[in-house]
Amino acid sequence: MIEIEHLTKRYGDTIVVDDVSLRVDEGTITVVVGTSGAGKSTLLRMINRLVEPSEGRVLIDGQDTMAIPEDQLRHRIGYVIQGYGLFPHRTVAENIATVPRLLGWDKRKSAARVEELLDLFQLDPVEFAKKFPHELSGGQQQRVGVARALAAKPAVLLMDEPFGALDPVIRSKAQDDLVAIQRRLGTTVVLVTHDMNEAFQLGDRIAVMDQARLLQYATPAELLTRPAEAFVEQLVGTAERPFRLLSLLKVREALEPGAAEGEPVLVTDSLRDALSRLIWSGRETLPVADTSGALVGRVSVQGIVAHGRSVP
Ligand SMILES: Nc1ncnc2c1ncn2[C@@H]1O[C@H](COP(=O)(O)OP(=O)(O)OP(=O)(O)O)[C@@H](O)[C@H]1O
Repeated sequence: MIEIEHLTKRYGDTIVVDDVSLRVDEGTITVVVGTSGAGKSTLLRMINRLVEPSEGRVLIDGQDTMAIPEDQLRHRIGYVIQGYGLFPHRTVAENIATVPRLLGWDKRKSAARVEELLDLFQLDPVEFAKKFPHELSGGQQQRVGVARALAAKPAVLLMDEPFGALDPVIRSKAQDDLVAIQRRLGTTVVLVTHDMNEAFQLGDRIAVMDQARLLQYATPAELLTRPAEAFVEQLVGTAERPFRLLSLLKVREALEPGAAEGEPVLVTDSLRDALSRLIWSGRETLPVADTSGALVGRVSVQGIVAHGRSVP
């Protein structure tokens, strides 16, 4: 768990982070969004003390980060930046083993960890371990960057625009992979982005910043239905609201009894995907199957549309 308490950063007379407090629960993803210059990266860097706070403190699992030596702190907290910061003259395996080497892990343990991570990120160790960063695609470099940050099994992973350089298709896959890996490892993630779609796709909670202040810290659904200020409402995108809401809800939440014709949707699909399928197939209803393939009911256009309305 990360507890941020009254964090403030000043450069001269300019306040770039103004009295921000928030708590990130263990094993969750918090996304920090906001306009350019809002103070997002500065807030993130105060967590691992790449930037020293002017006021306030950060506790990680109850321990004040000021009480942890800086090098130890950085080894305990993974950090991924846009462009991934891979060492160009080191191989993929050497890049991933950076922190284990600094921590003095023996060669065999390091090599086993590198192989485990390459497998986890679907990069065949035989093919990729000895490659250099310039021999990889952008998506592969991104995965190596995250693998490197996770090498010493940090409980906390900080990510600053980690998908910014990827094209939309690879970006979406990389986001899905991150969530899958994060759920599996139970890592606590704080991720900075200016992309609202990314925030809604990844965030268990979203922190909205503007001009150094934290305007709202809430679940994606709360941000949509109860924006704290006009700025939050605007940032969330008024035209997008119903669709964002539907993408957060699952078919199981709009399940109706009865049968229907057509190719079934899954209980675990989002209502947005189900509506898309309904519109495209020209049907008013579609059957719903559970994950074992058994039919459990149906969904209707009318039922889904009702879920996209903000009125409870
Ligand atoms: N070392 C520094 N000295 C002076 N001002 C700084 C320093 N670092 C950041 N700033 C200023 O602090 C403000 C917040 O910067 P920060 O990088 O945290 O914003 P951000 O929300 O991450 O922006 P972006 O999305 O554009 O990266 C900016 O106005 C920036 O110019």
